[in-house]
Amino acid sequence: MMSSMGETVMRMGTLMGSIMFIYTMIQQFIPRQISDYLSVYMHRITAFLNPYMEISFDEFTSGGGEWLKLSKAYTAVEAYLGPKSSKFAKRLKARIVKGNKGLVFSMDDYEEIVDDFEGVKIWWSLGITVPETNSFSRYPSATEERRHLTLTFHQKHRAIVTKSYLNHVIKEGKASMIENRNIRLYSNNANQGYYEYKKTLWSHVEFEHPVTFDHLAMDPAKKQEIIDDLVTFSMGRDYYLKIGKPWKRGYLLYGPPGTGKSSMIAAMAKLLHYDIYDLELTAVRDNSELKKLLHDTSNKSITVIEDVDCSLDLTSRREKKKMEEDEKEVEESNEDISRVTLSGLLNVIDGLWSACSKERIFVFTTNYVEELDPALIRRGRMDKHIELSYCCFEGFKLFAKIYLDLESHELFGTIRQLIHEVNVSPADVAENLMPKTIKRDSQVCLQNLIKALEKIKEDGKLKAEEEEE
Ligand SMILES: Nc1ncnc2c1ncn2[C@@H]1O[C@H](COP(=O)(O)OP(=O)(O)OP(=O)(O)O)[C@@H](O)[C@H]1O
Ligand SMILES: [Mg+2]
Repeated sequence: MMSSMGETVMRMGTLMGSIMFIYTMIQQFIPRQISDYLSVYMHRITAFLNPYMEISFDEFTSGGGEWLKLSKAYTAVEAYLGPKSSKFAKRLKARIVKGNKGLVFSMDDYEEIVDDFEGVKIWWSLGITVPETNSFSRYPSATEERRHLTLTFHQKHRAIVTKSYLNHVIKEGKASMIENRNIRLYSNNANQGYYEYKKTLWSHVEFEHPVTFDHLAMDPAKKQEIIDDLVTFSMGRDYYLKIGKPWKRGYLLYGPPGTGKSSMIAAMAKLLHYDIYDLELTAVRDNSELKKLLHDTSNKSITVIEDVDCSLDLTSRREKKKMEEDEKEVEESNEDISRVTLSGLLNVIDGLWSACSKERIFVFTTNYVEELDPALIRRGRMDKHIELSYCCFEGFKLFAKIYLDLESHELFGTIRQLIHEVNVSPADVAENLMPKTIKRDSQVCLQNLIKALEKIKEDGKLKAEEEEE
């Protein structure tokens, strides 16, 4: 308490400082009832003479009845002060918080740090209130000690602190909380069977996929274009507001199996630090459940529908009449089958869900782009269409560098020639280049790839001959 009081004394000038100092000294020697009584008058005097104001954030707010819940504002302020505390505070607390990447630092009890905002000096201190009753409780309740963060500033800065500074603190704090916690992967089909009774719309796990854009083998210019597109989107809040469009963007990733569609989604999430919602449409009962699921996703997230052509009957292959017949049949024969319709999906993507959510990315993947209904993939819904294709020589060079630490080799020429002649997926190239022994012999790995490429070439020839016959 003394250190915080000492700082206050310094700020308040000599007269007030002396009064406070004397009061603090004598407070220790007088009975509690008298001290409490005097405190009331001391507060009145200091309020009159003190040009400084205080705003405090309590760690817990009322959660109904005796129970308390952690205050969101306090948590955001704590996150904002974290980096400043680790830089300037002399006494720090370090702890591991579930879902966070590393240790989380905060200032220790009764510690104080100074912040600067547009030339205005602001003091933050961490205090504790200890209620007098001592009844036993397992959870944070009204009877346990509670922390509060207090900011002190000169009253002439009242407007700037209450209007701009605090907004800045909360915004930065929330952003730092998101940045520091691990990305989550949500799924909607993990709550079936035994756990039915516990049903929640989404269940999540920590997302720990190691892939980034640096690992993706594709045309470098195309890769950069996608990265720029994503970053521009994530920084486009004001722009979307200006043009009057919901802040969302749809990406359609299409191409043969093993060309990196799922890997790219992981790389996107890591680049932007967004959570992923892996929406399994076949596990969604009907349009209204779909609506609930999408309403339950958070901002700054990527909602993914993989293999959208297989998920549902969303293709254009079928004529309208046949579709109607089939729907009727489905209704009659099987009540359990998913009855999400194309229009149901489009309605949620375009409708209210878009209007009340921010910074959302939608990704559809497919192996058969030509079979999708044009309504589903038109611009405005799927704004950017990205084709992921067979491995090119540039892609192979990236794999050789990552997997074998090779920038060049005498066998590269042969591989360049073969890779131009055959259609081989990056997944196949990667698998063939992976060392199969602990010794990691690069020569053997390259030869394995050459053998595999020659086999694909040979098989292609045979198939062509058979077709001719
Ligand atoms: N372009 C790529 N760059 C780097 N690695 C790739 C690429 N494409 C595929 N891979 C490798 O192949 C594996 C499978 O790739 P991925 O699951 O991303 O393919 P996909 O296009 O989603 O396939 P599918 O259409 O079958 O779902 C990945 O684990 C990755 O190691
Ligand atoms: Mg995939």
